Amino acid sequence: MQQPTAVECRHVSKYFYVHDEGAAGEDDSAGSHAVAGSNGRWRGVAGRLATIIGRLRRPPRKVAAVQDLSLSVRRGEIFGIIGPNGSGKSTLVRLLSTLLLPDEGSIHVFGRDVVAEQREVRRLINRVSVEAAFFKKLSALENLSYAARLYDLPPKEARERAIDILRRMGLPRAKLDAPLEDLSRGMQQKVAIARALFTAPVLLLLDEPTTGLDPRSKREVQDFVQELHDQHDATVLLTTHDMQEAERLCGRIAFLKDGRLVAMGTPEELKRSRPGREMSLEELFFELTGSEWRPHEEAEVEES
Ligand SMILES: Nc1ncnc2c1ncn2[C@@H]1O[C@H](COP(=O)(O)OP(=O)(O)OP(=O)(O)O)[C@@H](O)[C@H]1O
Repeated sequence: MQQPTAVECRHVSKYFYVHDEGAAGEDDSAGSHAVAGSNGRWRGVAGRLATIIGRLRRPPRKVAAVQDLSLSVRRGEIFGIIGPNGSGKSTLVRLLSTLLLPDEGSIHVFGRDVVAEQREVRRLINRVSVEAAFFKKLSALENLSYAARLYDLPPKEARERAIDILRRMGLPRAKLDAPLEDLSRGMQQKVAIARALFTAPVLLLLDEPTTGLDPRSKREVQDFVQELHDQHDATVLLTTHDMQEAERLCGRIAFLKDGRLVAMGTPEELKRSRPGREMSLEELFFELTGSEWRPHEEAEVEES
């Protein structure tokens, strides 16, 4: 029987409804500059009230975070998602991890539907987010042991496996019991990713795993992801702003812009995707997403 693909997205769209803050015609200044005395204060309150009522009256804008996106990730791939700020990368990761539900289209993770089979999907994935993942006052060992027990490992075995994993990651013995907040960000990120080892995760979702790390920590985390992938038969989907990282780690890369897929292929295919010339991934990025970095424009949807 044919193995299901790791991730299968078909015509997926996700919309958000946003109320604009302080749009033209509204003036909050009455509140912030209330002159002393009760008259001024009342004018301030009335001004703020008018602003709130104005906001509620205006219909929210519909923003497409992900639009008609179709892609599949094969089992055992390291698959990269690249795109400017606001292009929909995190939304896609949250859709895959069932934190958000698609408004249109379908998503399957190893053949399981993210809407109808959320529990099963959650067992198959591990989303790593260093900020949210930890109790920073507890040590790395305590954090990992705790995580292991969530997966029903007996306490003794949980501790032994946690020590084993942390030592393999190169964490010195003396640091095992140090509060996590005393470790470098790179080390914290590695601990976050290492946590995934307890579940033999079939799909690892890494949202910008190396953002904010110094070059050495970045390289260590990248090596660790590679090792995890090589030794644990994990499929990895990662988002990144770093073209070198994508080229180094990823078998295939998808470029997103305004929630849409604008290019996909191996790094080599992408670099040769323009007839007659070879370009770097960075050059291709600029070509696909506009020649300059700019504050992101939301992909607004016309209501029919
Ligand atoms: N909870 C939300 N409510 C309203 N709009 C949202 C929400 N989450 C995301 N968006 C909007 O959806 C679009 C895609 O956002 P998303 O965070 O997925 O982009 P991203 O590519 O991950 O950006 P970054 O690189 O900055 O992390 C943006 O226009 C964003 O403002």
